[in-house]
Amino acid sequence: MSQKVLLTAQEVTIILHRLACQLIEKHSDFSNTILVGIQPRGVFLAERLKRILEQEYKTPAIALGYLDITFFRDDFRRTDKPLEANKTKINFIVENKKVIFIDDVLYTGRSIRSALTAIQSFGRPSVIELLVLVDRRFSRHLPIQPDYRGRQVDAINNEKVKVSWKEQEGEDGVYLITS
Ligand SMILES: O=P(O)(O)OC[C@H]1O[C@H](OP(=O)(O)OP(=O)(O)O)[C@H](O)[C@@H]1O
Ligand SMILES: O=c1cc[nH]c(=O)[nH]1
Repeated sequence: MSQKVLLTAQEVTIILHRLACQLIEKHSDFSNTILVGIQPRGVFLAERLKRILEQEYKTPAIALGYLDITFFRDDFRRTDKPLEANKTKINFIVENKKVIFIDDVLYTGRSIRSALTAIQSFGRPSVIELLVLVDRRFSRHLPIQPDYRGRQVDAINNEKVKVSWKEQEGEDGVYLITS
């Protein structure tokens, strides 16, 4: 197994600030906007963006929720392992709100397809956008594309993009793992 650095911690920081600025351009004071981190790893990114927006760009407080998609996946019956769901925490009405799904990696698009189903239980947003840190190009199984992307990456099937977060792994970084 080998590992190549795709983004250093410093590059991740620069990209997060660029994404935060793109969000401000589109959502201005976020009064009608909700960030939704896709569990588990999109939550780190969503929390980080919220912190940058509020603390560094002085936006008003931004609503943030967590969405677990485990039982909304189309393949959840295909595994013999017991499934472990994460927490869904959406303490607000999404009806007529602008929802931004946030995840670390976009690959086949199946996780986001599941998120689109899962969010329906909380109402009908006026619009749903997608922000990802890494967009694995040419890998989609479904017609799903990001509205905001940190970096596009070309990777082949025996490769995996791994995003590390300092909250979880001790350091930010994006790696290409070849098995
Ligand atoms: O576009 P897709 O093909 O759905 O891939 C993207 C998903 O893959 C990763 O999660 P993964 O399914 O590896 O599991 P994890 O969330 O438990 O890390 C990642 O965090 C995305 O949610
Ligand atoms: O490369 C990939 C593909 C799916 N999910 C990841 O986290 N990385």
